[in-house]
Amino acid sequence: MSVALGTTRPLPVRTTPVGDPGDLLASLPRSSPYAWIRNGEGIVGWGEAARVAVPPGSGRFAWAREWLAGVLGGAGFPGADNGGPGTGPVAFGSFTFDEDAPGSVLVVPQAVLARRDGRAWLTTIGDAPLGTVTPVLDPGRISYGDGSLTAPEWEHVVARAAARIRDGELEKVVLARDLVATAERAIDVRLLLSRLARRYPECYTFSVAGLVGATPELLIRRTGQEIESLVLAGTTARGTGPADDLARGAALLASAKDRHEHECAIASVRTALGPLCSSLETPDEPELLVLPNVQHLASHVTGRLADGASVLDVVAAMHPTAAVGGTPTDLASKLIRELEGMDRAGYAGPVGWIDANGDGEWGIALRSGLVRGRRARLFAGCGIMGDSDPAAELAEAQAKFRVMQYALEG
Ligand SMILES: C=C(O[C@H]1C=CC=C(C(=O)O)[C@@H]1O)C(=O)O
Repeated sequence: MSVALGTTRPLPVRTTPVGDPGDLLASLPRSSPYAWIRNGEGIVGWGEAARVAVPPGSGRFAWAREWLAGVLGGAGFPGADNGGPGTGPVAFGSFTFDEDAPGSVLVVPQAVLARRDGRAWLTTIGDAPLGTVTPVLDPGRISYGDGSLTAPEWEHVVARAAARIRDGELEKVVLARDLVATAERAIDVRLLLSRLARRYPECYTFSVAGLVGATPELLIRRTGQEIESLVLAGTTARGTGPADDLARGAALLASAKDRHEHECAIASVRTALGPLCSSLETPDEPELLVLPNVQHLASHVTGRLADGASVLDVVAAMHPTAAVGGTPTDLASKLIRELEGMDRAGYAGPVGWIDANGDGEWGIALRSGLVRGRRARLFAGCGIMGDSDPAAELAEAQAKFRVMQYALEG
């Protein structure tokens, strides 16, 4: 197999089975590490055989599809036989939350190391030597400053949004804020990845072009015709001990506000996936997902695609779900632009990977930060309903920030 990569001569692609590579993250060189890891399995990549900035606009996913079809073999996605999801050439991607914002990117790494179900493989593109792995560096002391809004300003914005919802303008909106972390020395993304993967094994630890995080929310996994999604919305804190934990979990399951917030998210996923699927299963009741920092209402959605839509086509149909946008989508997006006062960049956008067969896994980039040198912009948001309490939403956002603060500080 070969990839076009815009060169006159296609580059050879080789996928070879390898023995157990151990910790996948330990193979990453310092510069441009790509990762998508959960419970020790997944794929990591390094080097850049091809990279493209996806132009902003409503056609960005279609544009990305065309680019990928040209680069990953040109035959289009359906039917390309490459030995299972994630074998052959793979592209990692991150799309901005706002379709009109610049910053969406697709990268085909020069090398990809992967493990699934106890099977491991290495894919290389071209004949350039693989990078050497240098020791992981500590960034030193971390200090934090407000991003676009201070905490009281953000609480005020939450109160205004809740009032607009009570006035009947919309049903739900997700509002986020940012914090700016500054380290003494340049931040080594690999250190963040290894801390995140260790502490949040159930989440998807990811790294794409400086966007790093551990998201619990699987937007979509496509394996042939089969798709699955983990929809999250509705949050409570962890308890002070097992009994308090159980009580808080039970209260979350019984909370009308959180159930409504969750139902909005499920409804948006059903609306997006329905037309693409020959069958679609959504549970009647959410369950609890208990993470080290928070507990969520969670619904595992499964389905079967009716035709040959690639995972990116499905992403295009789903983004933004009401777990990160709101209901109705267009009014919520407008209110986010009006009230948040910041560019979300890749936060709450789709992040993940796709192979030449159109299979892949994409998450919603939550519990994440954008790392540039010594600085990282951290993001956290909350679903706002008419009866939201600003102080409680601020506390929830702070609990969500803890994921990346832990990654930075250990
Ligand atoms: C928007 C975020 O979380 C979403 C996902 C799970 C629970 C959420 C909530 O309860 O508000 C949010 O919808 C975030 O982590 O920044």
